[in-house]
Amino acid sequence: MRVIVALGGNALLRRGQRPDAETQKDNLRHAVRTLAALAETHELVITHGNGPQVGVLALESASDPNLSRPYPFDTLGAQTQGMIGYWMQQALQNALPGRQVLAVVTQTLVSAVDPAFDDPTKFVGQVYEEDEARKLAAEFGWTVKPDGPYWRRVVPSPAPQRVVETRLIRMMLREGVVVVCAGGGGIPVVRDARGRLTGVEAVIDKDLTASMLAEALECDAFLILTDVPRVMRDFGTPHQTEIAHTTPHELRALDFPAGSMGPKIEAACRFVETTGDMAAIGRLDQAEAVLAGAAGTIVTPGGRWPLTSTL
Ligand SMILES: Nc1ncnc2c1ncn2[C@@H]1O[C@H](COP(=O)(O)OP(=O)(O)O)[C@@H](O)[C@H]1O
Ligand SMILES: NC(=O)OP(=O)(O)O
Repeated sequence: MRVIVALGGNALLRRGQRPDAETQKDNLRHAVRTLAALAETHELVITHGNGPQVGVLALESASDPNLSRPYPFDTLGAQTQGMIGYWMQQALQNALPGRQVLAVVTQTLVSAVDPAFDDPTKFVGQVYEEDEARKLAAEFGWTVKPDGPYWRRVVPSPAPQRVVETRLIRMMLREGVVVVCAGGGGIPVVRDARGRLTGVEAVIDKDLTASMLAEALECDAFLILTDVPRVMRDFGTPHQTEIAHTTPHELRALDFPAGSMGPKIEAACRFVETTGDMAAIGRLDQAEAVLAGAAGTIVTPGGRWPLTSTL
């Protein structure tokens, strides 16, 4: 099977940890054990988030007295792809001796007139108390919004339309390469009337890009791996219940928070609705069981998995 994995932020940085390089590399060394096991038997594409990391780089850039203006978010997104991609490539190579692993810098097309540019929603960087967030917003010209009990910087998050390098990723997969790509949802770019690409100030949602890429690459399964074992009904209430097997229709009838589970549900539903294949949301350390339908929330057109005996 061809499998695409969207790796959640917790694989890199757990709540409360400082974003030091060694901490994230150490977390990844554990995370790639499960991914390496998937790569033993499947073609594997890995995407990852960059919200905390792009926030660190943006803050550094905004505070650098040598710069006349901070680096824009397309450039910061590229930096995170290089940095996280390098960590993942090395950790995977060490876990998969004999296999070719490649992390690539990739761009994601968005629309220049996407309404998201006028309504920033993507949380980046660390959380702050409200007073401090408002002070930083005034100092650096940020937009800040509440994220649970805290406040955080937000930037525009336009809808992904296509990964520019899709054909090259497909070529690498055919050669047996484990590909890390579309990190942070991809570097946001627009194409002008003459076909030229230019970066724009945004951070794309990695789960939505992964969903679109999964379809473009004709993946058989789309795994969204995070820190909860399953999607829950009535999450956070005393009567929350786990959803094991479901359909896009059932999920779309429920409400999920925009800043966390919402984009994952939308990404999973879109892939299943468009392709008729399987998407799943579950814990990173249960990835193999999730793919087998024994763990996680499995989303299929008919709510069953495996679908056929050809798997
Ligand atoms: N209905 C729900 N079921 C399960 N988890 C949920 C639900 N609603 C919100 N969440 C939250 O979503 C989080 C996962 O989203 P997020 O933190 O954005 O993941 P990641 O950074 O791994 O991509 C979980 O840790 C959980 O707190
Ligand atoms: N770009 C992105 O979706 O990153 P996070 O998953 O870290 O928010």
